[in-house]
Amino acid sequence: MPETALSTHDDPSASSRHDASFLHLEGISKSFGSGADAVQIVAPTDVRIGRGQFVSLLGPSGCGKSTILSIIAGLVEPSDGLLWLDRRPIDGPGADRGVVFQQHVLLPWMSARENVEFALSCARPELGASARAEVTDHYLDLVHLGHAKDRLPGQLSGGMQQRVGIARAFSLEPKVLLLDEPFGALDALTRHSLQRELLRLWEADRRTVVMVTHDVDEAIALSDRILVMNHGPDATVTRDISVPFDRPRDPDTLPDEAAYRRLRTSLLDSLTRDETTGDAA
Ligand SMILES: Nc1ncnc2c1ncn2[C@@H]1O[C@H](COP(=O)(O)OP(=O)(O)OP(=O)(O)O)[C@@H](O)[C@H]1O
Repeated sequence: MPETALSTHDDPSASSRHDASFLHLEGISKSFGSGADAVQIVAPTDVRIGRGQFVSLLGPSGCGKSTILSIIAGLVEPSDGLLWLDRRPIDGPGADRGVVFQQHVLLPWMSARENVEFALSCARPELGASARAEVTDHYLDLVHLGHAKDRLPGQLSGGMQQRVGIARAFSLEPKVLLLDEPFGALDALTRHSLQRELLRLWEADRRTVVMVTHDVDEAIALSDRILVMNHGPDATVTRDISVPFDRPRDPDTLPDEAAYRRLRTSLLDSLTRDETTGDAA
């Protein structure tokens, strides 16, 4: 029964139960195409994500990770199932969900500062001009772009543009941050440093995050939980793994731990086993 039917007044444990189902995908599935050509990409999937959890969605290419993220973002309509956020049904995009895509999506005619301020004026219209400027400065400083606030996107490197995208998403203070391979288009060094920045930002405010990634090390370093999907079509979440490392975490020393190596091997095994036994997508 969805949490909307629970009354906190009647049941003192309802609020903690609700927190464990802050984001609830209830039997979500997605098919593309119609009639005889319809293909069920995502089979009915039930996932509950707790408030403040950092959850990664890991799986083989084409299994439907981005489709699930887009459904949560409200950009793609599920074929079946219900989606709940903070006890309310979701059926379209909203300011309560912030998305960071692999390709930085900045307005090219606006500076870094203006990009963040513009998004703030749309998503948090209650902020006045000076509060908006303050929030913008705060988040651009946090991602080490204090010196580049007035540059246009074309004057920023790919990593800097992605930093603006991350600052913009955090500044909107959404209930859930949705990250679709946010570092996928970056070189290894930039990716490494941005993962650490994201971890630092997240540890400061513990926002609920769902991140799609192909990268097992990235998933372990950042997440509380890793949801592993199998090969599509008809893919779903086949493993739900708690990452056993305390917070705050130092991703640079984690690989020294035996538990890290065991988890890494187990995840890679799942992904490769599925690759050899699954249907081609
Ligand atoms: N609008 C669409 N119309 C038809 N098929 C689609 C559409 N969007 C996605 N698909 C198909 O759904 C499947 C899953 O795509 P999706 O992008 O969700 O996978 P993914 O796991 O995120 O892949 P990758 O890891 O390669 O980014 C793919 O076979 C894709 O071609």
